Amino acid sequence: MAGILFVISGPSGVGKSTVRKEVMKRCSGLRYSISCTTRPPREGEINGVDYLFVDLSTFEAMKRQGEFLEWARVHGNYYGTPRKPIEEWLKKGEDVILEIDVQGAKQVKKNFKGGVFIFIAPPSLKALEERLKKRNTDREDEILLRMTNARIEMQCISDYDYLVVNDQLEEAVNKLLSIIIAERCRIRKPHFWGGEK
Ligand SMILES: Nc1ncnc2c1ncn2[C@@H]1O[C@H](COP(=O)(O)OP(=O)(O)OP(=O)(O)O)[C@@H](O)[C@H]1O
Ligand SMILES: Nc1nc2c(ncn2[C@@H]2O[C@H](COP(=O)(O)O)[C@@H](O)[C@H]2O)c(=O)[nH]1
Repeated sequence: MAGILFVISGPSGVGKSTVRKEVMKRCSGLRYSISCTTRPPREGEINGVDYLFVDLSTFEAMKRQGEFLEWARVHGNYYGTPRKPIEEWLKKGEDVILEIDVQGAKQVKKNFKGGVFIFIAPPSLKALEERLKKRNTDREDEILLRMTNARIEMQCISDYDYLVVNDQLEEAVNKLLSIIIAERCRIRKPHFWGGEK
């Protein structure tokens, strides 16, 4: 049976990576899709672990060659999901997690049947801003832009299958784990009885 594609979105700084990393420690059979980005690496970020850091011309070439499952301009930089590893993992029956913005999630929803869409929201915009400031990775003007975009992204919640509010981290981790477990138990009709693939 093919793997399940889990798509996680939510405003910058809400804790998507923090929650996802904790879930991956507690749950086997999950692959994380490493995105390509034109954003310069932050201190401590490792190429091939956090992102595949590429320049704009490489990103454009990958786009032209159809190497992305989806891509978008987010907070002034380009981000894209490499298609090939995802197709291979899903074919082998491994589940995959994407952490992408709302524009990318829309593209995946349109072009890929059967994804599970999860929105992670902050308890409040004030808490979100505090997290971005405390993370200390973005300049003040970048935080302002990310907060402006957060308000727009929050309007897309109804496009998603699940909403997880990341207030207490442990609770959010348990909720995401529960969603993954529930989706793994779901009877996925065409494949379940060994019928049509
Ligand atoms: N429940 C929580 N309570 C308080 N702080 C949190 C919580 N979850 C995550 N954080 C903190 O918030 C900051 C942002 O988290 P993280 O980098 O995981 O967000 P993100 O959504 O992946 O951001 P981006 O979209 O920009 O990559 C981090 O400093 C993290 O430690
Ligand atoms: N459409 C896509 N969006 C992506 C992808 N990878 C990350 N993202 C989004 O970018 C923001 C900002 O990330 P940061 O690392 O610069 O803080 C993040 O919130 C994601 O929503 C992707 O492959 N496609």
